[in-house]
Amino acid sequence: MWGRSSQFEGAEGNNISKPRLVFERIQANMGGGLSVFRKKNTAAADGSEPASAKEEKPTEESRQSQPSREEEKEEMVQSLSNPVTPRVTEQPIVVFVLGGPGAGKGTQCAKIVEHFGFEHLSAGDLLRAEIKSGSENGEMIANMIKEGRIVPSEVTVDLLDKAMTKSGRSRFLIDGFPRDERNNQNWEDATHLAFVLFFEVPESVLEERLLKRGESSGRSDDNIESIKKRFHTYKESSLPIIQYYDAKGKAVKINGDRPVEEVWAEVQEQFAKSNIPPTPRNNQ
Ligand SMILES: Nc1ncnc2c1ncn2[C@@H]1O[C@H](COP(=O)(O)OP(=O)(O)OP(=O)(O)O)[C@@H](O)[C@H]1O
Ligand SMILES: Nc1ccn([C@@H]2O[C@H](COP(=O)(O)O)[C@@H](O)[C@H]2O)c(=O)n1
Repeated sequence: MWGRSSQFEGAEGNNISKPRLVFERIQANMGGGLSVFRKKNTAAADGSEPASAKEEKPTEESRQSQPSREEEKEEMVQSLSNPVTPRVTEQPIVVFVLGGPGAGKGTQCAKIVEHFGFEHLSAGDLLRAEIKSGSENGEMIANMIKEGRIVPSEVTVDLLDKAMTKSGRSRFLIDGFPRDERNNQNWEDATHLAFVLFFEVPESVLEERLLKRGESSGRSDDNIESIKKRFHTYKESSLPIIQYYDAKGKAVKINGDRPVEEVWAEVQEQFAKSNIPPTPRNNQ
């Protein structure tokens, strides 16, 4: 599907099902948070299977406690006229940033933040911060990262969700997510996905970059054993997601095997084409 021959060919015939786009809460001011992720039917933190459909069936009691349409409208009007609650009248804009480990996602995101006023949220950084925070999931996350495996989606989406809410911003660069089908299924249609930036870099170049970075990064996964495992996970689980967005016409493929400034020039072109107005960070 991708024109340029790469060592990262997706698994043959890998059929990514369309994520179910459930619209639970769109507006931050309607439910106390910018909850853009679908939290139902996600794996438990121990990686076990999703809760059964039974849990989602409405009971008579739950039906009665649901607000009526009129009540919902009233709540909406109230929340929009409340000057204390931040007004969110449009869907947040999201750009996913994907590519193999070491493809330059973080490097380019830093530049995009400066020029286009996006909030950069790296799923990997959030997970590493969670380990440092001493969270009960810390040990499990640390093991998954070292093994190059994908952390249960529920954990990652919760961290992203909280970070988006906390930022109070309306345009997000989401780096390293969605990384597999489960991540993708958790994505709700409460944001406007502008496009998916995909940095394509041959595996040999990635390996060299990561080993070099490993000399100073202190990352538990910047060593040859973990790198090989990360490449495997990328090919098995992440590439099919990129192919899914490509089929939807949302993926923008960028040759990341060039000097940083050359890659950046093409990234800028893409943002210019996308009609997202360039807003400096402090004007958001
Ligand atoms: N275009 C480039 N040419 C050469 N080196 C680069 C380029 N872009 C980034 N690098 C270097 O490669 C390494 C990986 O870059 P970066 O951290 O941005 O990648 P990443 O995709 O965010 O990685 P990861 O997925 O592992 O978090 C860094 O040491 C960075 O300085
Ligand atoms: N959606 C994600 C993103 C990352 N991980 C785990 O973190 C590791 C490091 O990610 P980087 O993007 O910083 O390279 C990655 O190898 C995964 O173990 C994840 O589980 N889910």
